[in-house]
Amino acid sequence: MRNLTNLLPEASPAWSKTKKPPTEFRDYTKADTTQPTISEFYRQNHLHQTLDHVLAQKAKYCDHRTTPMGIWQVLEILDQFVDESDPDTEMSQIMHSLQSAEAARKDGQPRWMILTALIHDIGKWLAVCGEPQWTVVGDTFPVGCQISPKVVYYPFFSSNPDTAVYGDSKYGIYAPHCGLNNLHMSFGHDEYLYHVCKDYLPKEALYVIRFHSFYSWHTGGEYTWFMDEEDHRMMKWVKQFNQYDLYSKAEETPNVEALKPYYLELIDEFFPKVIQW
Ligand SMILES: O[C@H]1[C@H](O)[C@@H](O)[C@H](O)[C@@H](O)[C@H]1O
Ligand SMILES: [Fe+2]
Ligand SMILES: [Fe+2]
Repeated sequence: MRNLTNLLPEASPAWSKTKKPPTEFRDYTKADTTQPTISEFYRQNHLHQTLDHVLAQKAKYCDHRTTPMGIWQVLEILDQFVDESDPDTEMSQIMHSLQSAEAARKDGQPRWMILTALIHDIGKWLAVCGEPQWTVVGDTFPVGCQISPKVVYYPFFSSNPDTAVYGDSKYGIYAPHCGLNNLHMSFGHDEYLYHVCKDYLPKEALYVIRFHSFYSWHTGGEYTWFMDEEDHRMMKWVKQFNQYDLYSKAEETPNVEALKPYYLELIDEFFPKVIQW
């Protein structure tokens, strides 16, 4: 007889005492009636994220970074920031960071994964630099090729100028199985933070950071035609991480001062005191 426990949704990790059932997360249909700012966010995101925009943002923020700051310092700045694309949390980003990290820690994950959970969203510092939220947060997708209908708010892409250029081309400017690291993803906190952390973290951590918002791929099962062997090996880490990122949003509010000493030590294990942003 088949072992039924294997069929339980991955979405109920052992650590979660969450009051909210997994099916109630990422409910954009409900958000349309209760949080109309979310569809407005994606209208702008899908309108403006073109290949040209992505290349310009990468040149501006990824190649030359000249603001020295420590990791904890950025977390504290993000105490002021609330992500307007997210239907599941209205907490500030330092709370979301600590909730994700604590979930990974309670699950006995390796230290690199706990650290990744702590920092994965701190590229949202770009919004504090004055960037509009549509190029900082939200789900990501590759530009320069056809968009999968499984990307959230897909109909809004009809207004994107790239749809006329790449809308009929499954591969667009890419070769089949070129590897996700060779795609230009819509620009936001994932791509930016990947560049900030490139020299300090193991490749699994960097991969999680770079693709954690690519839901149509890691959860929707799309864009497999761009995956190479390395992507197949790495995908399991993104899926594990996603449980901590998403479902911890219903957990208790963390006590920042009580948790700070543990996390300062963890940050010191991987990062110098100050890095370039
Ligand atoms: O609204 C959220 C939020 O912006 C997250 O940081 C991002 O990783 C998710 O993909 C997105 O759905
Ligand atoms: Fe994120
Ligand atoms: Fe997150």
